[in-house]
Amino acid sequence: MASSQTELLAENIIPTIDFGLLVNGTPDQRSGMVQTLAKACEDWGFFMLVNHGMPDGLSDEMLEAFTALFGMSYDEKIPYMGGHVLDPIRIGTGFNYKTDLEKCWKHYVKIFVHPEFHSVSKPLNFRDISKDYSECARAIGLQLLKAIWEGLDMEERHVKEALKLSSCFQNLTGNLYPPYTNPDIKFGFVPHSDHGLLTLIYQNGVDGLQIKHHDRWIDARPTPYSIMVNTCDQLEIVTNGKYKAVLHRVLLNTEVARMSVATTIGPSLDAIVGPIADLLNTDYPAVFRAMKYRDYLEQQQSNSLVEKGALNLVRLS
Ligand SMILES: O=C(O)CCC(=O)C(=O)O
Ligand SMILES: [Fe+2]
Repeated sequence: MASSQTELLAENIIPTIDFGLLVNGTPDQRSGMVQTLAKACEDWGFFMLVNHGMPDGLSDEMLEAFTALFGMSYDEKIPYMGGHVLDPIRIGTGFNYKTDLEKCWKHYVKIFVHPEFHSVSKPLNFRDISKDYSECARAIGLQLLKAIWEGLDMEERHVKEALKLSSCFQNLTGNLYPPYTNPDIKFGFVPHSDHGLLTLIYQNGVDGLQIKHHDRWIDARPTPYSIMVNTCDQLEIVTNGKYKAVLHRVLLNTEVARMSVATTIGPSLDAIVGPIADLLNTDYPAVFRAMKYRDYLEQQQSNSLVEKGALNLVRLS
């Protein structure tokens, strides 16, 4: 193969992060993985996480519990439909039914699971499974963030205090993309970035997720039981743009339904988030203003989803 072709292929391989080496490796293995993670965040904003410790059985149970929830009758779901974007449990279609019903061909269930844990009461096993799944995913997400601060030479204490991470926000979303063949509907999820710090995605083995890398859309095809992780808007703000929130989208499948479980970890809803002072100096001034995360989340969820448009709320130039 010509070397330029080999380089092109290598350039398109999504980085893999071995979580086991980050948390249980020797000091050398950990610092090597911290550097790999830093590069993955800077070059890609996206990586595949392996050896993460989330039990395979729990991931499957979570997908099954969401399948059962989506399958419930309209009457059972209606109490959770059509409310305010900051309601702790929301069931709906599209991204926001007021703005984006026709743009995103999907059903969703969005539940706030931290700092207060919420759950639907049916299916009966949903509460226990979603509690275990959310706790495990949050522990993984917080360990990744700790390694991210380390890779940026940021004082962990400063970031944890600024973002009030002990009461970090976390939501748990189930996405169901039914098969669809109407040529007018292009996307299950239009190109967008997520509002939080990091999102962890587990899927049912049906492809469709793509990420934008160097102006090209790349298929994200996880190996079984790995977790895909993407950087989000609050991480771009905190790092003053050093790490960019990655644009991603979901294409529809004409034969089978895709399902994903996405959990986003963010600062505390009460944290006023701006670029962290450790990273700023006269050569590198703030490019974002500070904004309360609750207000950012409300705006991002209320408006039409247009790529990384929500970041314009806080962009200074
Ligand atoms: O279904 C997927 O893989 C992506 C889900 C997603 O982007 C989201 O929930 O924000
Ligand atoms: Fe997303």
